Amino acid sequence: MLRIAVPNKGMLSVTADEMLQEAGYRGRHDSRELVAIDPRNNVEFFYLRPRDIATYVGSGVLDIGVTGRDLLLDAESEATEVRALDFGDSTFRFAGPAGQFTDVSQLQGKRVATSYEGLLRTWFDEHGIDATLVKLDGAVESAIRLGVADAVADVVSTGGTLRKAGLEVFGPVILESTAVLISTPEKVDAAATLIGRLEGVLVARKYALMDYDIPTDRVEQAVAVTPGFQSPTISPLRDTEWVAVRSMVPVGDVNAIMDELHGLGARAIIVTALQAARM
Ligand SMILES: Nc1ncnc2c1ncn2[C@@H]1O[C@H](COP(=O)(O)OP(=O)(O)OP(=O)(O)O)[C@@H](O)[C@H]1O
Ligand SMILES: O=P(O)(O)OC[C@H]1O[C@H](OP(=O)(O)OP(=O)(O)O)[C@H](O)[C@@H]1O
Ligand SMILES: [Mg+2]
Repeated sequence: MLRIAVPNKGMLSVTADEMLQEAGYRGRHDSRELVAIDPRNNVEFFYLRPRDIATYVGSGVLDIGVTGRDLLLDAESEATEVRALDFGDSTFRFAGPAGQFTDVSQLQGKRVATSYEGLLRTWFDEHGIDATLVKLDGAVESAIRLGVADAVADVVSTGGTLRKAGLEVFGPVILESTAVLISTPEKVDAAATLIGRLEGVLVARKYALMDYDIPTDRVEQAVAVTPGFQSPTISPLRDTEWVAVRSMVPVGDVNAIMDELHGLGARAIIVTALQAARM
């Protein structure tokens, strides 16, 4: 039975569970459920703190899991990234009181608060900066006001939390993070079905199916706009001066593509959402 680690709470938990359900797995019915068996798919789900998932997967007791790239690197585990999952995007940044720091070299000898001690220690070592790390569990933005640190290194998404705390980012982006599927080389092959299904979910979330009719003499121009994955389907119509085209298009570009196709003479353009996909 495949053993899968899923975040039990936090920013990644809802979307991770939704994606697994879209991939045909049972998911959990109650947020207090910590273990769930899905006998139909022969898998067992363990709902764990996102921060602990790399430890479990890296040790080999669980086969595959969903966590954040930042948490994976912070854990310094044997697990590695299988693929990004297109949600839970954030950056990991330095921040300090507005106007105080302009460059990371100014952190030499200073106290920097973070919940990502492993990740930050490695970064400081690689960049030759000797700073004191102050390890906190969360709400790191308050550490400066409360006097336990001079600067912070934390997850930034909209920047709203930093702004409200009177802080601003400085220095380079330490890490671009996103939700990732992680495993170990020994376990990844056993998870091939799960990985393939989740890849299908990503495609179904990102693409839509577009159908349209186009005059035969303009079909080449039209398929250049909708090249699809492999190659668009072109079907004959009863009126031989027209053909029907079917192709996958990125969801975010649907309206711009319809404008362009209409300009080329396409008609009866329709877009259908994908329920599921397997590439
Ligand atoms: N505001 C955010 N926007 C996007 N991703 C975020 C945000 N906050 C955290 N994350 C990402 O979500 C993952 C888990 O963080 P999360 O905040 O859920 O865990 P935590 O800080 O350990 O727990 P909690 O905040 O519930 O105490 C990390 O990979 C992190 O980068
Ligand atoms: O840039 P923003 O959109 O404001 O998001 C960033 C904030 O979100 C996370 O906080 P979370 O709610 O997870 O609390 P925590 O700090 O206690 O982990 C993160 O630690 C930042 O504080
Ligand atoms: Mg958090």
